[in-house]
This record gives sequence, structure tokens and C-alpha cells, in this order.
Amino acid sequence: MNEHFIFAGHDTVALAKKFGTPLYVISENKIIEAIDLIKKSFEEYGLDYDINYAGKAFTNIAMVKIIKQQGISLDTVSGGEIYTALKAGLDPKRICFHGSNKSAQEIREAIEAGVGVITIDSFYEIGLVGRIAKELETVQNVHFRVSPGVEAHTHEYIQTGRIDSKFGIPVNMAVRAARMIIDEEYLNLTGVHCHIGSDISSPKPFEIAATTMLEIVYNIKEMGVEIEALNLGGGFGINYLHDDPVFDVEEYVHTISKIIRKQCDILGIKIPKIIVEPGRYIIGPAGITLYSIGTIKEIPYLRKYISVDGGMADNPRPALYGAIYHAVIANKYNKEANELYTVSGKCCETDMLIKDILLPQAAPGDILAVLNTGAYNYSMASHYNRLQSPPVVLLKDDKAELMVKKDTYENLIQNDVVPSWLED
Ligand SMILES: Cc1ncc(COP(=O)(O)O)c(C=O)c1O
Ligand SMILES: N[C@@H](CCCC[NH3+])C(=O)O
Repeated sequence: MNEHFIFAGHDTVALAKKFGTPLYVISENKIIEAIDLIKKSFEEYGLDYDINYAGKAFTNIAMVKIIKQQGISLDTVSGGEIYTALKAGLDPKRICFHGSNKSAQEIREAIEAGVGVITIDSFYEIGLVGRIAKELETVQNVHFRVSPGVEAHTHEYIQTGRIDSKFGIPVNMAVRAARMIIDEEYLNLTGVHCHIGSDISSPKPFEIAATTMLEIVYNIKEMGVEIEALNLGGGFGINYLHDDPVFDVEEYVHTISKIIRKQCDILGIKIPKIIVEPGRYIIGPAGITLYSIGTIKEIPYLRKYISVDGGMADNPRPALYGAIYHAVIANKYNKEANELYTVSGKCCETDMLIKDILLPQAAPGDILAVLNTGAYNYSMASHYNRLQSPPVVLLKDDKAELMVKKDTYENLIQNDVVPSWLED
């Protein structure tokens, strides 16, 4: 029996040996599977739709090329993400530019690049985007983001649709914002947007948000403007652990399509194109991280620590949100998991990656595979302790090649400059 953990058809121990550890591993097949499931669900329920993959979850040139090949769009939140998308050859019309505090420079770059949509996040931005579009003599398609006052049951830091949130225009001011946008000569209001939070497991809060948003679409129609698109944001949850509730994308589309048809009928408005913006759902389960186990420390009657060669620098989520991950010892996959361990990272902090997990008896040199690390790990990584960021390997069928190279010590110092008074 193969003792090795196989991920997306690849022997993870062999990957660790070939590319070294720590190593992010991403499966293109799994990305495509997730995208296909969303597409299939929308097609089944007959809604006009688009998928804007939320690049903040994981972006680089190769990832954007995958998005391009899948014929979907990209949600970006910075000049850097837009730059990456353009370098990867994505049609700028496929780019949607979000962000709660876009700089004038970023807005200018986005309009000059010809991005499909800018999502206005505040009253301040209405004037700012309007002024820059006018300077550039370009009529810019815009949506605006509403905080619809929906509480999704997720970690407090990643609930973003509440009224007490830095994001978006409060729902009771949405009509005023729409009026101001319509009055801007160089802004073309084509859609409304909301995003109610991240890692949500039930479609219910989306149903409430959709109902609220359609009221806004109706009010805008009363002003004489027919909204083309309703963006319901991302936030589809994933199962970090086996017994986590499953976000059923088909049920989600079924639920929102029912409510959207019903409300549009009641309000007498045309059914808008529905845009969804999932990040985690598309990339989270498509990624794992491989580490080598080093120091093992046993404190009798208290705890057994195993330390790995990465940690909060490559996965800050446990430290930031108390996120819980599952892991396996890749080279002992079929051995009984009967030892209770705490997995710690190598950063000079508590750096607890996984508290209390049952694993087979571990030894230095074993390979630990942490699952579901595709989203918000690589993209939120830091160089804390001047650690080098791990490389990222992309798997497609039986192929495995780098999509991000390993950092070097030279990379770590490349932006360091010495002020004149410190020169030798
Ligand atoms: C506006 C917007 N869209 C999409 C996302 C993607 O979220 P998720 O990765 O949870 O799908 C986020 C982050 O929560 C967001 O703020
Ligand atoms: N960074 C968060 C998600 C934030 C989503 C941002 N809109 C996480 O790791 O779960």
C-alpha cells in the first residue's frame, strides 16, 4: 500500500523532495473543477452571470493566465494586482477594480488601462473617480458598493457587509450615492455591488442581501437608469476540517435565482446579470503546503510540539484569525494517527500553526502536508524574521512546474538602501 499522501494525482513526498520545503502546491485541475461547478450551477438555473475571481486570495502571472483561459474575470484591489493582470495578458475589460481607499494614481492607471469596471466604495470616491475620468476624457463604467447591513456568521474580522464597516456606502444612503454618480458626466453607472463577508457556509445571508440590493436596483430605475449587473460578492466558504459545514454552490445559485426572479417580478425590473466574486472557494482547496518536520519537543504530561520549517510567515491565518487547519504526515499517510501534537512554525513567536492534532508518531525529516492552504496564505505571506517566501509549484494533470520561484537571500536585501550617514 502506498504510504504517501497523494494530492491531485501527485505524490507529495516526491514533490517535497524535488522542489524542497516549505512548498506551496497548487492544483490547476482543482481550480478548474471549482470554476466549472459555479458555471454549471448558473447555467442550470438560467441566469446571465459572470465570475470575478477575487485575486486577493492568490494572484500571480500564471494564476491570471488560468483565469484568462477559463474565460472568467478578475476582481482586483490594487495597482499591483492590476499590473499583474495586465502583464499576464488579461483583457482589461475583464478587470474589476475594487478597494476602500484607492489612490488617485491607482484610479488613473486603471482608467488608462481600460478596466471594465471600477467599483466605487465611498462618497469621496464618486468625486475622485469622476474627476479623474473627466481629466482623461474617458467615460468609465462604474458600480458602487453598498454595505447592506447583513451579518454573516463568520470571523468578526472578515465580516464586511455590516453597517459598522469601513467598506461601502450604507444601504440607507445608496439612492443618494446613485444620484451623485448619475450626475457625474464621465461616470456610467452599470451595476451595484455588495460583499457580506468571507468563508460563509449558508446561502441564507446572500438571499437577504440580494433582496436588499434589488430594492436599490428598483430605486435607481425610478431615477431613469436601468442597472445591468448585480454583483453579490464572494465569501463562499470551504471545509477546512472534515466536519465543517459544506457550502453548496448549486444550492446557493438555486436560492438566489429563486429570490431574484421573484423580487424582479414583484418590482417590475429586468433580471440583472449576476456577478459573483469568490476567491477562497476557487483557490482554497486547490492548495496545500508541504513542510519538513524538524525539532520535536515533548513536555511530559503537557504537550508534544513538532516544529516545521515555515509558519506564520507563509500562513498568518492561525495567528490572525485563530484559523484551524487539518494536516497529515505525507510519508506516513496510512499509519494510524494516534499521537496528539501541536504544530508550531519557526518564527520567533508562539507561531502555533495547528493546536492539538492527531498524527502518526512523527520524526525529524517527515513531511507535513497542511491542507486547504490555497487561499490567503501565499497572498498574505510576509518576510517576518527575514524568512524567504516558499516557491509555488503548479500541478496540471501529471505535470508539476514552478509558478513562483523561491526567494533568495539576495531578494531579501534588494530594496535595502543605506542612508548617506551610514555609508562605510
Ligand atoms: C469585495 C470582495 N470581493 C470578494 C472577496 C473574496 O472573498 P472570498 O475569498 O471569501 O470569496 C472579498 C473578500 O472577502 C471582497 O472584499
Ligand atoms: N484574509 C481573509 C479573508 C479576507 C477577505 C477580504 N475581503 C482570510 O484569510 O480569511
